Amino acid sequence: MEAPPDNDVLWARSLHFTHQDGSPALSGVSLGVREGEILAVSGPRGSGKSTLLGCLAGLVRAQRGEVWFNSVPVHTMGPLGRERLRRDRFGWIDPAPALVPELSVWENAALPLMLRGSTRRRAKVAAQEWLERLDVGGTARRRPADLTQSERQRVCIARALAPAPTVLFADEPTAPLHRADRGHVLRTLTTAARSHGITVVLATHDAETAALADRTVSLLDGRRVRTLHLPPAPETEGRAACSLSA
Ligand SMILES: Nc1ncnc2c1ncn2[C@@H]1O[C@H](COP(=O)(O)OP(=O)(O)OP(=O)(O)O)[C@@H](O)[C@H]1O
Repeated sequence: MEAPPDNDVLWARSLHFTHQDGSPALSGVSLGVREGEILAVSGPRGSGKSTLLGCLAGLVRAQRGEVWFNSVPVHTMGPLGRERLRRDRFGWIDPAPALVPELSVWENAALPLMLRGSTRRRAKVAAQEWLERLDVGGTARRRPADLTQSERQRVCIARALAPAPTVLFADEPTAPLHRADRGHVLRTLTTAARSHGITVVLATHDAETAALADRTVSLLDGRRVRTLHLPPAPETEGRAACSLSA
């Protein structure tokens, strides 16, 4: 087994992933992520970005290929080992905000810290700081149901950053935000990552978002490509859209 380069915090070799229904998602993807780097994984919808992040984060296991985190093989770990790795070293932001409805906003944001062993008091202070950085400090005592979708996503971003994970996986993190808010929230995320030495793997289909990263890896149909050249949408699609909006 070939060992990964020393300065790569994450390293994947020849990942192949097929969904249970037989849909191919990754066909031989290899990549390295350097420590402290912000890496964008770009590509159109369905190109395999979420699946790749899931494999790198140990959420799902590729049928073939290797994933290494800090020179430790993730692909040979059992479910408990991968769970511990995600809890202690990784952060995750989904494209849609998922919060515990019965907990207040600050309790939601403090949860990963408490799971890592922080006291409730320390976790509350850290959570509040991050909520303020994301402009939702004033919502700390409210329940997620009382927030807008955009505020809920900011809480999810604060929750992911608060424990200063070694690697933060962000899957279309600004998808639920209003366009005007996206740039500000993304800059807060990338600035926080840089100042805390957090490595970020950011899935996006948006060129403006990818431009904030240090480097971009492009996917198309589950494969890495150098440049994305998308074929024009078939004419029938345009006609269908026109007739729908008529
Ligand atoms: N749970 C699933 N079961 C079956 N096929 C799936 C499943 N999830 C994704 N796929 C398929 O796997 C391929 C890769 O999907 P994936 O979600 O990784 O791409 P993506 O680039 O993240 O797209 P999106 O931006 O729409 O999330 C697509 O063809 C998709 O339809």
